[in-house]
Amino acid sequence: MSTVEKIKAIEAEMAKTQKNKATNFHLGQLKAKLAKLRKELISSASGGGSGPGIGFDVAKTGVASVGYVGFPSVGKSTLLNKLTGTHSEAAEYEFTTLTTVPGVIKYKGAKIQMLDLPGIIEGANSGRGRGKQVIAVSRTCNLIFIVLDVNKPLIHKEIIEKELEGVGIRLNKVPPDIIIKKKERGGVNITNTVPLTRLDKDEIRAVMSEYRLNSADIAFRCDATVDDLIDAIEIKTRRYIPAVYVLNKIDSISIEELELLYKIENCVPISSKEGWNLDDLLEMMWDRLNLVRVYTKPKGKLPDFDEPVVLRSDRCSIEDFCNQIHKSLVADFKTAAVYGSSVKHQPQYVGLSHILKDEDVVTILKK
Ligand SMILES: Nc1nc2c(ncn2[C@@H]2O[C@H](COP(=O)(O)OP(=O)(O)OP(=O)(O)O)[C@@H](O)[C@H]2O)c(=O)[nH]1
Ligand SMILES: [K+]
Ligand SMILES: [Mg+2]
Repeated sequence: MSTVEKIKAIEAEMAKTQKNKATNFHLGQLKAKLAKLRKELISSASGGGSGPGIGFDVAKTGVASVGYVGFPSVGKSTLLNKLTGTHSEAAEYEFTTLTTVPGVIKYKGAKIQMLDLPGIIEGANSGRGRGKQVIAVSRTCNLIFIVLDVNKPLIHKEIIEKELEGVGIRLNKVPPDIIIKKKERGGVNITNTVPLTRLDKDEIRAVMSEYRLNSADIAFRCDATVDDLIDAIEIKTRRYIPAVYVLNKIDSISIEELELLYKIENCVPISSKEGWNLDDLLEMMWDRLNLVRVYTKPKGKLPDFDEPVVLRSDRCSIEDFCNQIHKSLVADFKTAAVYGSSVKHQPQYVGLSHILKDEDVVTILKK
């Protein structure tokens, strides 16, 4: 049986098994088996873990990347063309785009790479169309635009979500607060700081034994589900990525229909063709990317507010800032004077490990 067939078989078994006290262990085991099979799919999608594959893998530029994912002909390429001025073929027939087409946008001083991708369809993550490669690229992005055509059924949103989730992408979520410590012996020891209302001990034991974690301390600090537990075990293969739902082609619907659409969380209705509401989309993109702009202030001069050094929020220490400016700066570093919301005193003198906040002003003093 192929991996895809094995997944199908387990899904079928899960569908026909009723969840109750007697079946919890069995269902937990099936979920863990499924997660392991999906992991095999991810590694085969990226050609053994080396990347998305020829033609799909583009050099990263800029401080962050945004991948466009959606069904064929929802208007992804039209949007890339509008936002970045790059040319990506757009046409009314499906699968116009056949590979990754990169573009760059400069927004609030930050260079952001945008990746137009081929359309995907249901079954993409198990190899339909170019789905595997598309999904492998989207795993490497800092933000995903899930582009939807407002004239198409809303079920398309769920299909795309399921395809992405199936390969370990977690959209608009934070990693579950579960701490697992492996031990040499002593069995599985479970503690929890909040009541566990969605998970029972049998499910935990089934998952742990499926992963051969026979001796471990597990501390639950959130009301986790069995899926959260599996995510915590598989944390290395999971990607927590923010997503914005781009509802395109609003030029073709009525105001009343448009009002209903606004109820979708994390959405921005736009028209790529007419260029409507693109400002809102970029504002949402900026918010979700969570970038940190740092202004440099040469000693005794005014800060340079035109060209910020832009850092990602997971890498925004003084050391990261120095490395962005020049490789040798860290070696010559004595101290940094910081003004802004990351410090109490204005200025405050800090070392390399200090974490900066958006719009801080920094003067580096050398030895
Ligand atoms: N009415 C309307 N049509 C649009 C809009 N954006 C794109 N289109 C049309 O939709 C069709 C598909 O556009 P593309 O940009 O090629 O769509 P795509 O998602 O890149 O398609 P694939 O590359 O085939 O997956 C074209 O005929 C576009 O002119 C829009 O905002 N409004
Ligand atoms: K198209
Ligand atoms: Mg296209």
